[in-house]
Parts: sequence; structure tokens; C-alpha cells
Amino acid sequence: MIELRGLTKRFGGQLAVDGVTCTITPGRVTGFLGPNGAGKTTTMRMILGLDAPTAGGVTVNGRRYADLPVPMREVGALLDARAVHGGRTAYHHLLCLAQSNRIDRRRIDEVLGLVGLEAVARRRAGRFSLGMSQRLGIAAALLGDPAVLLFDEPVNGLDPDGILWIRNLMRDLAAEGRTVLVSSHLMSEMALTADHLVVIGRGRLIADTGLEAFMRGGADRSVLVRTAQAATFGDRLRAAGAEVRRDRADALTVSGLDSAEIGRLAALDGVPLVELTPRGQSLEEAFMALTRESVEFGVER
Ligand SMILES: Nc1ncnc2c1ncn2[C@@H]1O[C@H](COP(=O)(O)OP(=O)(O)OP(=O)(O)O)[C@@H](O)[C@H]1O
Repeated sequence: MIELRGLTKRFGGQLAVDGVTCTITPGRVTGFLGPNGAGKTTTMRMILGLDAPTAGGVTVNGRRYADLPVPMREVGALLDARAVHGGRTAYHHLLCLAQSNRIDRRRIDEVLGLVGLEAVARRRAGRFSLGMSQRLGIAAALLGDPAVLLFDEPVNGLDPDGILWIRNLMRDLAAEGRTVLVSSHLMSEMALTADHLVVIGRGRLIADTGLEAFMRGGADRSVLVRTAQAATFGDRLRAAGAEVRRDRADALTVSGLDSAEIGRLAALDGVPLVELTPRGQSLEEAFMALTRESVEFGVER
């Protein structure tokens, strides 16, 4: 569990994080979203005690990071995958971390296995590809078997196999009951990975909500209706107050009436429907709508 209370960070005149209050709960993947410069990395750095808040505070499992006796056993993080000593082997990198955190060295082989790096454990980390570096960073995050995990933009620069692997890993970690916070500016990625979303823009919390509610919220919702009698049924729906667009010979996009009402009218008129599908807006659209005001370097539209 991670609790942010009025968390604030100012860099000179710049308010990077502005009074964020929310709780990241265990057992699910929480996507931490926001446009570039929204304050995601700064928030994560404060959770990890790397930056001191200007005001407010944050606790991990009820304690401030600085008060955790062995932090790696409580919280693991992947912030910058390239931040390893390039001359060390993967094994040696993990060994140094294990020794300085009083973690049994047998755990090293376990985490190397978990991330699929056993075969290259004795190679220098400086020669690793980005994907391998990400895996090593994740191995380090998992080393202390922590209940809380933070990943900052973990899929950046990865190929589809790597992305799928990370996605499954996050979901597995959450299913084990851990708290998993993953930042991204990619909505499409979060739609496939997260159960819950925390969205920030210009340092402020703009949403703290389930994934489905986020997609539903504020949407101009419509319903796809397919029937061989599209022309006549379209007129019937218009007469009932709907806005109707005929997309194909057999397909209508209807707004202003919900699917239950459309289905009832079809049944009353004996119109056979081939399809009746409520359409939420895509996560990407919902995100754009929500963060439009808060994009730091927005393009005039
Ligand atoms: N050390 C620093 N000194 C001064 N300003 C900083 C510092 N770190 C971050 N900032 C500023 O704080 C704001 C938030 O940055 P942050 O990196 O937390 O955003 P982000 O959401 O992680 O963005 P991105 O998706 O681009 O990584 C930005 O305007 C950034 O320029």
C-alpha cells in the first residue's frame, strides 16, 4: 500500500507535483498516467525517498521510505534501466545489491530465473540491449521480494515480445497480492495492463478511478446497431429522439438512446438486429479529453 497525502514538489518556480492525495492499494495494477512532464517520475522519486517533498508526504506500508529498516524488502523499483555499473556482470550487479541490503545470495539465481537472464548472468551489463537492461532492472526490483513495486515507463523502447512479457509480469505480481504502480504516457498500453488508473496533469491529480469507469466517464457514448432494415429503423430511432448516422448499408451509429431502449424499439417493431453494441470512448480518447488542459507543451488546435 502506498499513501500520498497532499504530496507536493517544487523545483524553483516550477510546481512539479501539486498536492496529490491518493492511495495505491495491493492486489491490482495501478496505471500512473499523465502527459510528458506531468510529474510522474517526480512522484515516484518521492515515494522512494530520492526527492524530498516540499509539502505533504508519502508512506509505503504505513512508513516513510527513510524509516523502512531494509527498504528493498518493502519496495522495489525500476526507474532507469540503464542506471547500472556497466562494467559489472548482471550477477555481480545483483550480488552488490543483495549484500548491501542483507539479502540471501540464493535469491539472485531466483530473480535471474524470473526475468529470464540466467544464460547471460556472467555477461557485462554495459553490453546489454535495452530489453535485457529492463529485465535486469526488474530483477533488482524483485530481489528483496517486496510487497510494493514501482515501474517507471517500463515498456519504453521494448519490442512486442518484451512488452508482452512485462505486461504479464505486472499482472502476475498484482495477482500475488502486491501493490504494483506502473507509470506510462501510453494509454493503449495501460488499457491492457492496468485495473485502476491514477491520472495526473501538471502535477495535479485529475482522476483516481477504475479502468472501465475511466473509459465510460465523460464519454459521448454511442451504440452500434446493425440490421438489414437500417434505413427504416434509423427513421424510427430518429422519431424517438436519437441522433442517427448511417455508416454502411446495414450499420447505424446511434446516440441519445441507450442500447436497452434501442433493443426495446426493435422488439416492438419486429426488427431483427444483427448487432447492438454500446461503444465507450477509447481510453486514448478519454485521456486526451481529460488531460487536454494540462498538457505542458500542447499544440494549438
Ligand atoms: N530535478 C529537477 N529540476 C528541475 N525541474 C525538474 C526536475 N525534475 C523534474 N522537473 C520538472 O518537473 C516537471 C515534472 O517532471 P517529471 O519528470 O516528474 O514528469 P513525468 O510525468 O515523469 O514526465 P515524462 O513522461 O516526460 O517522463 C517537469 O516540468 C520537469 O521539467
